[in-house]
Amino acid sequence: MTMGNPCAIIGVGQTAYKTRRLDVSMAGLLREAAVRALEDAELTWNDIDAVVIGKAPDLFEGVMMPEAYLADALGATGKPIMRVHTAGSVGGSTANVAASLIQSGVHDRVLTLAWEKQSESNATWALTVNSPFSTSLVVGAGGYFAPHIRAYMRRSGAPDHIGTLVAVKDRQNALKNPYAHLKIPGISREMVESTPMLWEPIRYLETCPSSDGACAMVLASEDAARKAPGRPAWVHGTAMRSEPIFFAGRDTVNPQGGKDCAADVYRQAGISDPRRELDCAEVYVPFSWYEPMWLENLGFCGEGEGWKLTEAGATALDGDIPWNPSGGVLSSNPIGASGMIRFAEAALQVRGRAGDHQVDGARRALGHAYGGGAQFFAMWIVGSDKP
Ligand SMILES: CC(=O)SCCNC(=O)CCNC(=O)[C@H](O)C(C)(C)COP(=O)(O)OP(=O)(O)OC[C@H]1O[C@@H](n2cnc3c(N)ncnc32)[C@H](O)[C@@H]1OP(=O)(O)O
Repeated sequence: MTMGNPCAIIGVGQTAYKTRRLDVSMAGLLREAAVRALEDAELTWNDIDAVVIGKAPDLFEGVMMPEAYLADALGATGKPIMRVHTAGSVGGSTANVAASLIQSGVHDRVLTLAWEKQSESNATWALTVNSPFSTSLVVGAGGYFAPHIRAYMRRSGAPDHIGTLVAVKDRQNALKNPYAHLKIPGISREMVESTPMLWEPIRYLETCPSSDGACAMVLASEDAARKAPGRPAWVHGTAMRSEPIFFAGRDTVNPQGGKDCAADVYRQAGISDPRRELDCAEVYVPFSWYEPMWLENLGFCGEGEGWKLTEAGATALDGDIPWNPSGGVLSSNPIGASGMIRFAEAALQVRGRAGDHQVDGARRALGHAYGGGAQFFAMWIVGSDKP
């Protein structure tokens, strides 16, 4: 894939992430994020050429095809609106599709938005029952991913406490993020280790919560970015890959789709050593053990070495390659929005707008999302300089 015209992120809007946003309807939740993104860009609905939205499967909320009635709430009446769908990675894929509308020269300003209002229903239940003609995921996403984590531990020889370290680090970061769902003062290894085992080896405090929330961005052409009030983030590369959930020889611990996606986005951004050349990363880690697993899949280290980076503190806010300074998916997981939050947080970092969880001097950052049975991948690299 080639990059096309330059694309900038000129506005970011997030809602607070919470267990239940009973104060707003689904439309109200979306509008909150969209209006904040427009305010950040000092624009109104009239300035937007098209809207690209995404959310995870409708069964997660029990609301079918919500896009059919949301055009009004999103200021999209009379404008093109499209929905993207790639399971949990959808927030990332949605941003990439929106970026492609700028890069191709079709539009100048695109509003992109992703959300989940899990309190409308119960996504863990939705991922537990057998749909007709499909294999059961056992008990929620945790039930599906736990055996892959066990396989990783066996293959890499990682000691048991690595997952605990990630859980503590990400929740400590979340204390610095005003939007984060889980705020656990005094979070410690002892606290994590004392919580019940949900899906062995995943403990209660090693899993993400179920959140309501939405995230929006305004993407702009070079011309439109020049007129924007603040410092933009520039897209240096976008990539997506998919693979079937089952095939002979599939490596569920270190999926080929993720490796290929990373290689593609690094090539576009001219990156050969991500640990050295990136300043921080927002990576989709819903269960703590996915940090060392994705460190390897994304080429930040060799196979079997990811847990050593985590253990050495390399991914901490003051480490050499901070991962999830915002607190990540472990601290807030409105599933459909979570990929876009990663992408938006990467953009905030290189705009110098990440507040208390800002990584000093961040100039290049990775946003990452995965979904389905670790079979859909979406990534972007953003930077403070125009590529
Ligand atoms: C690609 C992907 O995204 S894969 C991941 C998909 N998502 C998941 O698998 C979700 C996993 N999490 C869950 O299923 C649930 O949150 C569980 C099982 C951990 C907890 O279930 P419940 O106790 O029913 O949680 P419920 O949502 O009702 O929240 C109850 C309280 O516990 C808190 N809570 C929920 N999960 C967690 C957690 N993992 N750690 C700490 N606190 C939590 C909530 O914030 C809430 O507190 P509040 O009332 O002060 O807001």
